[in-house]
Amino acid sequence: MSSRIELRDVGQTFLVRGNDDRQLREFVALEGLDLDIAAGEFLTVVGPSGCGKSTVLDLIAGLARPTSGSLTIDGTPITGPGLDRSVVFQQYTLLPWRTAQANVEFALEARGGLSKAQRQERAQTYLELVGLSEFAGRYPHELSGGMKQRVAIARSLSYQPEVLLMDEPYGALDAQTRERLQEELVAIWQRTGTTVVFITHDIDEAVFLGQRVAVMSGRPGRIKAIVDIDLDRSGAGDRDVRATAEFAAYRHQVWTLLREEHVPAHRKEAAHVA
Ligand SMILES: Nc1ncnc2c1ncn2[C@@H]1O[C@H](COP(=O)(O)OP(=O)(O)OP(=O)(O)O)[C@@H](O)[C@H]1O
Repeated sequence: MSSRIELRDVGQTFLVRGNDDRQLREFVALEGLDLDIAAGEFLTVVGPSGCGKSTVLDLIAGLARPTSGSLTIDGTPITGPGLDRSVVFQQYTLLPWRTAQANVEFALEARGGLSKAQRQERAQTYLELVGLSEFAGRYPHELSGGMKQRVAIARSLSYQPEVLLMDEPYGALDAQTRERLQEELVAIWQRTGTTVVFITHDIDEAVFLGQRVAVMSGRPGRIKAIVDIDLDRSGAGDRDVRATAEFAAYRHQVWTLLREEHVPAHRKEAAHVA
């Protein structure tokens, strides 16, 4: 249960207001963007701020339609949101008046097709998967930031989407919680075989999680390079994968690609001429 996603020559243009004349102008956010995501793959996406990462995710989620080009999932055009895809955002989007368990059940109610008992059981299973069985009866305000994000992940996984789309889901968390949740996510992905597309600003996070890291360039946004990551993440809890020489080499490779994006245009041109 996982899906192949293809983006072909995707462009996205927004109408924005100019600073001076307040006239509407076209702003090209994405142009000529090609990307293939294999079924069951874990792909991370990095790029400078504003390069269009969230825009790409919104398009795959079906929350927006591209101005040009095509997006398909298992060969079928993406025309809107669907139960085959689930999105986890940076902000914990939990219902404050429902417990952790009831928040997960709520998503299953919306999905339909399960009895109350089945929904309860499914919610328990996924809360256990993210290590929150003991906190099922707590309300969001009684949970830490990391716990709330784990409930959001449990909720997304509970209706068994083929594709999990994550937009900087750990951006608001402290470093230790973040690393723990990264390890949990890898374990969950290995168990479920879900296709994961994960956006992050953090190079270490991108290298630790991704089988491939897609590096985007900005203005207009497109895929600049794809870095294949071949790290042994087994037993990641006991072994500090992030401290290995291989990890550092991948990190440097991605860092260099991103660094080039921050070089001012006139210096890039000069480098080109030289
Ligand atoms: N609805 C919109 N209307 C106008 N412009 C938009 C809209 N959505 C995004 N943009 C613009 O498109 C560009 C890409 O935005 P997007 O949020 O995809 O970037 P991002 O790479 O996710 O940024 P960040 O890393 O800062 O979160 C930005 O310049 C943004 O201002």
